[in-house]
Amino acid sequence: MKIGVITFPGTLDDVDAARAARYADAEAVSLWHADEDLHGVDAVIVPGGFSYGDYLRCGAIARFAPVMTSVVEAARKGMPVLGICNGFQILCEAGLLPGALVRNAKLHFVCRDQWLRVENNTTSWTGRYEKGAEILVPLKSGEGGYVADQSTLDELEGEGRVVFRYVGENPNGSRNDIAGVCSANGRVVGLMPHPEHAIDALTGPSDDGLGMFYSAVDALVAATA
Ligand SMILES: NC(=O)CC[C@H](N)C(=O)O
Repeated sequence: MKIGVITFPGTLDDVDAARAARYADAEAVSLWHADEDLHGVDAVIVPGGFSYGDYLRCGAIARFAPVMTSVVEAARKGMPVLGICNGFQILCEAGLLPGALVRNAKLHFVCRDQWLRVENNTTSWTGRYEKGAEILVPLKSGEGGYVADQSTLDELEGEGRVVFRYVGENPNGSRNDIAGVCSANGRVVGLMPHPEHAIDALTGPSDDGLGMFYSAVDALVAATA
């Protein structure tokens, strides 16, 4: 299976996201912000970092990159897409996920290992997890506060589209302790924490994040069966 990993000017975690895809036995395909197509990949990861220097708002410029036209089109046709941190911000700016990410409540950049609860294990990126499982992955962001209007929050909760929830102290003021959400079809997932930095205990706090990448490969294999 081919998983594309996009690099924008300012992206930081593309190499780690590609490594995580390879750990899950996928072929990682580098995509560039200026690409006009997705080079035949089966899924896409929009990784973390500081695309375009976070100018205007995190993700506000990257969402206009040429590659994002293809990502939006592919996502609307059912391609699995994962947005990690800045990638989550970009997917919200591009309209593929509801809500927005705002400055952390205490206006400090938060960088710590963070416990999460898996609330939805039916998405393209969470099938390997038990519902209710708690995983430990790094959180490192300045605009990690998930916000949405009450009707959107009610819709997300009612439809089970909150995929990850912070456990313990809320690190950034996110409404309903939301750490990640998904599209209505469960194919597009965005989260602020970094599963690509938790794929082996040697280089991260755990290997709890690896399941997301295996889940995508499982979903892609199942879709072609
Ligand atoms: N690690 C990241 O991707 C950071 C995302 C964004 N630059 C923020 O600080 O919120």
